[in-house]
Amino acid sequence: MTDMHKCAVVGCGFVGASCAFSLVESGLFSEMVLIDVNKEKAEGEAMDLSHGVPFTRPIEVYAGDYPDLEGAGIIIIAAGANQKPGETRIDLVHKNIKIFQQIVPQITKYNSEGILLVVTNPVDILTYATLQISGLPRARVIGSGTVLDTARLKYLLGRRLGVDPRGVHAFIIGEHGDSELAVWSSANISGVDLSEFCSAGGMKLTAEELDTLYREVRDSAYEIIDKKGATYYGIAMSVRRICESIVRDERSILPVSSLITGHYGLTDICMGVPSILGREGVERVLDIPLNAEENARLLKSAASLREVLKSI
Ligand SMILES: NC(=O)C1=CN([C@@H]2O[C@H](COP(=O)(O)OP(=O)(O)OC[C@H]3O[C@@H](n4cnc5c(N)ncnc54)[C@H](O)[C@@H]3O)[C@@H](O)[C@H]2O)C=CC1
Ligand SMILES: CC(=O)C(=O)O
Repeated sequence: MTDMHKCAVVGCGFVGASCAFSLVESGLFSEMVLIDVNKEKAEGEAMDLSHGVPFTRPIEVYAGDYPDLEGAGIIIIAAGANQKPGETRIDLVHKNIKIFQQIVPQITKYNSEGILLVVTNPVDILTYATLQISGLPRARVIGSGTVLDTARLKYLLGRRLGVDPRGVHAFIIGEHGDSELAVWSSANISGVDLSEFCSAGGMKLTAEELDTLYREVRDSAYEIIDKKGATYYGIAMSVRRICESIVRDERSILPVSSLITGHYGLTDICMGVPSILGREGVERVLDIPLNAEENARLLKSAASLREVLKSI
């Protein structure tokens, strides 16, 4: 039996610790286990986070080991190497797959009922690997996918159009990485088609401008890593949003990564596409309308991931 009020974070570096912080702040959980190969790091993070508990809701945060995963409803995996300036996410694959080969069996030894939320990069490849290594049902092996990239798009588009990004409905789909794409064909502002919204407001967004926005989203991580060494707040808030939809059974539609078979002409690949996310994990992968160019780019993104999978 798992308890949706208990979560765990495996890997407490910049990303894991920031996720833990945003989850403590969320009030979604009453128990949180932190695990890291560097036990002292996990202990330090647990102490630091615990000191903020009087300002949020009661939660027991502690550093633990794999047996402590028993009963956790969600286990977030953020262990492994991050990109150094100039590195792609795919460049991390060999280092991080080795780490996953060690940690995933340890996780499932003590917890085979919970939902695994993979954050480590390359996230789509590692979600697929986690599914294979764990043998868990596909609904319960989820990657953060393009949730962060979609948030970046909503933020930039909202700022450009002068509207609250929550009213911007547009997705980045595919690989969380260099081959991702923006689905402009169905982009809308609270139901108003993007181009109609612009012309009604006397604005013009040219194809070149849309492409610049897309590139800004796609290359955000590189820019942040060049400037401050790592990205962590945006993903931490994305993880909080994903957990919220699961724990509260909100059935929100988020572009998480999970096994896709029989959608968009794809088979047996994990990548980010809009999916209904609830208490059981990924409850349904949605087929959003794509134009021919978008569909071709999605297939190309899948093909590039498949090449990486072949190499491991
Ligand atoms: N999916 C997404 O949108 C995002 C993913 N990331 C990815 O998250 C991952 C973590 O990044 P950072 O936290 O910045 O790296 P980091 O180097 O700060 O932290 C990694 C942590 O993993 C731990 N670790 C390493 N091997 C381990 C093992 N076998 N068992 C348990 N813990 C282990 C390390 O001790 C360290 O504390 C990277 O792969 C990064 O690319 C980062 C941002 C966004
Ligand atoms: C590092 C990374 O994957 C991101 O910030 O998108």
